[in-house]
Amino acid sequence: MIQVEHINKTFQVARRNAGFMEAFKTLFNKQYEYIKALDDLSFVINDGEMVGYIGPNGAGKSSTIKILSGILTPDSGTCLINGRTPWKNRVAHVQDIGVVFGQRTQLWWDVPVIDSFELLRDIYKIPPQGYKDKLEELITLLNLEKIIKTPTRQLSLGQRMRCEIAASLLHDPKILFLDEPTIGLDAVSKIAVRNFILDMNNRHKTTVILTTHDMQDIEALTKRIILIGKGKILLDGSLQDMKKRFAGHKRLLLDYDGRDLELSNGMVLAANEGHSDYGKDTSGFGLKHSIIDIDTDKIQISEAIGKLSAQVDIKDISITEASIDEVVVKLYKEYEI
Ligand SMILES: Nc1ncnc2c1ncn2[C@@H]1O[C@H](COP(=O)(O)OP(=O)(O)OP(=O)(O)O)[C@@H](O)[C@H]1O
Repeated sequence: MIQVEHINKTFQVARRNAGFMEAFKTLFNKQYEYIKALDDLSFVINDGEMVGYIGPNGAGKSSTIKILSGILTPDSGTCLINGRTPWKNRVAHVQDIGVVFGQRTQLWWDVPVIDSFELLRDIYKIPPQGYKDKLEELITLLNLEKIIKTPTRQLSLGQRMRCEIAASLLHDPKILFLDEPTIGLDAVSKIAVRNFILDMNNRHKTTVILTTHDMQDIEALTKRIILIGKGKILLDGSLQDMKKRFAGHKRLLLDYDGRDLELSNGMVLAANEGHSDYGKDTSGFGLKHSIIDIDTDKIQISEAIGKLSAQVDIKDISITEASIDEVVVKLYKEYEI
């Protein structure tokens, strides 16, 4: 279990203006600014849960993961993971956690992947039989047979990511921190990585904390979301509830001919969201195109279509729901982060 209570972390950063003279001046008169990266952070994550930890750039996600993995000490607050304080019991703690950073590697660049695995086996003091069994399982599930003898630097990004995930799981950790695990991967590799994580959580009840800007990862893997912004937890709840909050909105994509549209209460043009083709003839056949957001708390979708078709001759219409990306954009807007 992960229990985080009232964690605070402020970074002190030296400040200076550009230019040589300014650099010289700071030798005698250092000025600092203070960045509050984490502000009274509290949450609990139960064993076997998969949680999406999301927020915009600079929100405090990496700082949290660093504290949870024991490489950063907070200024105040407590954190207990399986009864241990990560930054105080680092050696014992790392046996319980695996970490995958999509943008960094934990594999040695110039040696075959299997050599990196064997080094990790020695670092984590994995017993020979345990290592053999785990390696076999990971080779099969992640399809590593053909690449395990290749040096890391010769692997494609997708191949490397599968090896990174295997490396983080060799010592059979109870908790896995995944930081952007599918960044830069093609669609096939993304799906393979997601399926593996789901399967691993099912088999071993591994707790997974997923930090990502890829909302398809979140949708595929997690039921619970923790939203962080400016160092504070803004929301902690189910993805389903979050989607429901915005489910009162639907979007109509409309091709029509004839006059300009007059919109009723509950109908808003989505033209201000970058849809510059509103009301224009995009077909070259005299058809106009509009994107209209419908607030279904104010007007039923059938009533909205009825009102529109009374004004113009509708040639094509489709109705879409807010995507997970749109939900997150709305959340960020709502919390002004
Ligand atoms: N070592 C550091 N020294 C100074 N400031 C830092 C340090 N690490 C993080 N910060 C600052 O703390 C804040 C939170 O950063 P953090 O890296 O935790 O955000 P993040 O949510 O992971 O962002 P991203 O999505 O861009 O990775 C930012 O304002 C960042 O500039």
